[in-house]
Amino acid sequence: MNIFEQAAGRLMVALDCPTVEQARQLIDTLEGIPCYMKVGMQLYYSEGPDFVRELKDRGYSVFLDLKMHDIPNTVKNGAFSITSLGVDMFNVHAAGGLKMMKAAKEGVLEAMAASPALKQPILIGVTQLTSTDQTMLNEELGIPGTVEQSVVSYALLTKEAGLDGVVASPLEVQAIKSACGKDFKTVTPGIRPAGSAAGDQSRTLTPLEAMQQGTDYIVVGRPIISAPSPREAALQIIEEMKQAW
Ligand SMILES: O=C(O)c1cc(=O)[nH]c(=O)n1[C@@H]1O[C@H](COP(=O)(O)O)[C@@H](O)[C@H]1O
Repeated sequence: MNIFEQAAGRLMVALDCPTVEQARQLIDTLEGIPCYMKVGMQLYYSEGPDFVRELKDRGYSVFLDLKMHDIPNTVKNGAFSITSLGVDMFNVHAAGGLKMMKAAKEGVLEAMAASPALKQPILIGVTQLTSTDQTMLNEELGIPGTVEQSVVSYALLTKEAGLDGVVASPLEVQAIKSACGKDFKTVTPGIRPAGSAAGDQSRTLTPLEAMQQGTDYIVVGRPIISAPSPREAALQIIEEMKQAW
């Protein structure tokens, strides 16, 4: 695998589109770029599992970002269904607690036992959303301490539950890796190439900075999908990522 392919494989494009037609158009413009595709609530709630199957048929690695957060039994059954779909990665909220995250893992393992041909998906816990800042954490959510402390404590809980890694901002990658080990995966949204609008993201770094922090995957939505040329924007981000090699 050359460096372009290695970098592209660590770029997750958030297909945050209202319709399957728009998502297909976006994917067509990215043809030949071997990136991960992230399907989130907007597309999944309107198009359902068929669109995920379509992406798998087209050969993409798929991150299904539905951020489950419910009672353990419900999350276990949800994880069974998601795993049976054949996705490569999915997530649950670490705030659901240890029992809930362990239940998610059980759902994965039961789905694997029922369909041994499946590849086991990477299971990730969401720590503090990248839109959350220090004031919001302390004053709205009532969680004391720094954002980094809260993220690391959720990361340790996620590891204890047997999950594979966490979603966090790239600013916390080093602290997560030193607490949980370098093989514990970090998936980092909150990526903003220089000069692009932060929008609702609070904890951001550029693609190069995020890679230099040692993150495993970067998640990018609007800086690609709202660009005049999404293909050019994605290629530019991959070029930037390559500088970290
Ligand atoms: O789980 C996620 O993917 C996620 C977690 C998080 O803390 N922050 C976050 O932005 N995301 C997702 O990452 C994507 C970021 O999109 P942009 O802000 O447009 O680049 C969106 O699809 C979010 O739903």
